Amino acid sequence: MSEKKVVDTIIEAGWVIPVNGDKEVLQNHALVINGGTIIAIIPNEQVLNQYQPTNHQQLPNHALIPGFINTHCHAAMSFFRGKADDLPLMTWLNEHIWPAESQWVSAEFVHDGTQLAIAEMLRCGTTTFSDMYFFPEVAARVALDAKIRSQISFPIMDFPTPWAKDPDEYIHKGLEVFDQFRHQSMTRIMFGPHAPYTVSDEPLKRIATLSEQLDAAVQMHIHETPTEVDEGLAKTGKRPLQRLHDLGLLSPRLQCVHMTQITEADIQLLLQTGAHVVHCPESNLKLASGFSPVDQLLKAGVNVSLGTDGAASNNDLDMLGEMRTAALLAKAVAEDAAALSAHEALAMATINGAKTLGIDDITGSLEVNKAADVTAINLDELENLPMYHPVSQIVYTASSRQVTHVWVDGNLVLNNRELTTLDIDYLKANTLRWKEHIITGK
Ligand SMILES: CSC[C@H]1O[C@@H](n2cnc3c(O)ncnc32)[C@H](O)[C@@H]1O
Ligand SMILES: [Zn+2]
Repeated sequence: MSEKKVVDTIIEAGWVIPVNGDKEVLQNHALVINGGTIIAIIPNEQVLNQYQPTNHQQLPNHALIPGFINTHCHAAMSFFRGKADDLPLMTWLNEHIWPAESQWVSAEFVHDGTQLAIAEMLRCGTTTFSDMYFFPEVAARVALDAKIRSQISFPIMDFPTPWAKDPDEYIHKGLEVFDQFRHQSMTRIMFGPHAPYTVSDEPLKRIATLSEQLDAAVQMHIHETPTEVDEGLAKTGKRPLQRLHDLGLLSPRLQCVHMTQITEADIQLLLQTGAHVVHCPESNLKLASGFSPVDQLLKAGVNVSLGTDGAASNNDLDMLGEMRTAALLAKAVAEDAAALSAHEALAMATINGAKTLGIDDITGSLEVNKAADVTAINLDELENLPMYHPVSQIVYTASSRQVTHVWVDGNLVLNNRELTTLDIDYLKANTLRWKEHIITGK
């Protein structure tokens, strides 16, 4: 009889949903994890005949899915959650958020706010997040310490903020951060020009050149509202997406966040260049920015992934909720109940996110040789019963409180809803301390 192979972790589950392109759902299967990588996916009844685990989880009422990939947020903005509600984008930014950021944002604010955001994201089953905020070197370090995978875009704007004074300084500091984290496999640093209306042509041309030279991605808010497109047209004679294309920015490295305003010509530009769309339905709804025609984009062949945006415009970082909103909204926008099926919504929150971030060779699906970025969802709650199909339950009925375990790169970061890398009591007390500062102005 052959020896059993000793492995780090075995997770036996009721269902394994690989999200590998063919809508497969494996019943009573186990993931075998060693050195942070999935090395086998086999029936529960066979797994212990072949492998001897150091850690063994039995989750017979749970589904295992790839960890969610939140492809757009502003993590530290969690400290502004609920501070400025029920406002349209430009009023929200100009009169509330940008003044608050110039008063409060610092390395310490970003450190503490990012910790709060990561704690929330891990508790909602997110294993990778893409951030766009000030002091990116601090956010990147916090993410590494919390053992979550991250893509951190350094901001670039024409005007001064607490992090930098002008585009040259933003780019210079950002490139230093890029170098600092170059060898960290769990972190990718990228360019984050804020939006077409806040970054002028010269820095955008430099970003296009540098991103190609460094093979670094670029994330940008684009076509978020009709006003942005109308004003862009009036100022430059071009739609913003066309202007960015003419400046050399459209490529598979570009992640276009929001895209609520889309013409057939825009779709052709996205398809020809391989640029990705990041859909943030709840932020778009809350700021009344518009509706992205995601079903149309997906059917045309554009890669669309999902993001929450910051907690100041959502007001949470919950990818399960975002996925449900995306699925429901897509049906209404397409006037077609078959638009964005449950499987497609789950793909948008996982493998499509990995494609957007250029890490689909590493994560985004549960497959042998990919990283063990895994979320376990308990499907045995009264609210989920009866269950005819686990993917339907996950997308249309599950809540983030049913996320019980999360592994990132094989590390158990949420164990029976307990965070293993962050202290929730400390985070709550610290968040109250920041709220006191922010409301008293001291
Ligand atoms: C360049 S750092 C990020 C910058 O973006 C602001 N922001 C947050 N949400 C949005 C949004 O939906 N559209 C445009 N800008 C947004 C954030 O407050 C920071 O200033
Ligand atoms: Zn945003």
